[in-house]
Amino acid sequence: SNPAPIPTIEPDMDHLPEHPMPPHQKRHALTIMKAIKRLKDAGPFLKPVDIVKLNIPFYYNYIKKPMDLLTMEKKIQVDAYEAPKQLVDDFELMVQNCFIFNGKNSVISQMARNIQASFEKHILHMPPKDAPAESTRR
Ligand SMILES: CN1C(=O)c2ccccc2Sc2cc(NC(=O)[C@@H]3CCCO3)ccc21
Repeated sequence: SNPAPIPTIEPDMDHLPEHPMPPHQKRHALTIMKAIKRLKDAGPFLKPVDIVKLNIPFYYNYIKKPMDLLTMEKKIQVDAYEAPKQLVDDFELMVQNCFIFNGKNSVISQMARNIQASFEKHILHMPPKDAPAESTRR
């Protein structure tokens, strides 16, 4: 009966991690997001779900932690992630939100699965945290 208010917007600039992802991982993470945003199925995920445009005032009654590709990119840029795992978890959150609200067999959920498959291929090439610097490698 009452539409839930929009959840707190991320990234939370007042609670950034003390030890964020190192620069070589941050750079790769940004490269991945740029590649995902170019995919044909990425369109609906490029920005936060717009409950006014989509006329879904009760969206936040079902989806307590909204997530999208722009929010993920902003979180990378402001060093809100401590490790690539947290980026993977946010991508999964975005996909699960879609499954919950639209149903796993919906067209939009197939699109979410498609871009997640591409994301998982890219994340395989993420360098390890303590990648040896060029100069010290044997
Ligand atoms: C992920 N997702 C949804 O999960 C969603 C939620 C409710 C109803 C439909 C959908 S499919 C969808 C469509 C858009 N489309 C748009 O934002 C634009 C603007 C309004 C119509 O197209 C954005 C997000 C989205």
